[in-house]
Amino acid sequence: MGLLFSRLWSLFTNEEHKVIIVGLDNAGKTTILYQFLMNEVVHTSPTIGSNVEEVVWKNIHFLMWDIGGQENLRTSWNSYYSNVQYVIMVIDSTDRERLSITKEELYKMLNNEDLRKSAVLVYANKQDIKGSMSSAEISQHLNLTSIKDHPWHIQACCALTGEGLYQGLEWITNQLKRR
Ligand SMILES: Nc1nc2c(ncn2[C@@H]2O[C@H](COP(=O)(O)OP(=O)(O)OP(=O)(O)O)[C@@H](O)[C@H]2O)c(=O)[nH]1
Ligand SMILES: [Mg+2]
Repeated sequence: MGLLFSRLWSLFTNEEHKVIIVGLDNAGKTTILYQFLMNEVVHTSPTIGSNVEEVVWKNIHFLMWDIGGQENLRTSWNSYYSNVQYVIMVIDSTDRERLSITKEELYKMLNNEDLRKSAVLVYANKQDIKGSMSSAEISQHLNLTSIKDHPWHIQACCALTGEGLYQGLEWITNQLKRR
């Protein structure tokens, strides 16, 4: 199949793109997943294990895995890595104290061979809370510009209103067109 044709094929067929949503506990991952699925804020409790849902947006099918972020669950994130096209890393932008832990987790993931072909979208979530860090501040702390071997993007958002969430998906969609 020619390259152009195969790209069009994957865009216009129901091929599913695997996405994992990771980040520390309380970042807003589950809230984001269900915003995508239902355009609603659902009541959440800490995720033990994972939730998986098929999200269709602009006729593109995503299989989104929302993985629990509590400390004892982070070691099993890697069991979800096979065939992942997109990693969505969600950050609670008010959680200054734990940004260095997020950074450690991020670089650990990026070094994992199973994710070598994945692109990374970082959501700087909870922008509605006064005093939250901006996406530029988070980007600097995480040293995102040093990432050369994965396409990456950071998007400010608020999972409660949905603001910014679809701009992030738009970036993912544009990445798909480039593949
Ligand atoms: N103010 C505010 N609260 C948010 C936002 N997004 C999520 N929350 C709240 O943050 C809390 C945690 O959200 P969850 O979606 O359960 O967090 P999680 O990342 O799935 O957490 P784990 O499952 O433990 O890993 C909930 O009370 C949400 O309502 C946001 O953008 N703004
Ligand atoms: Mg959760």
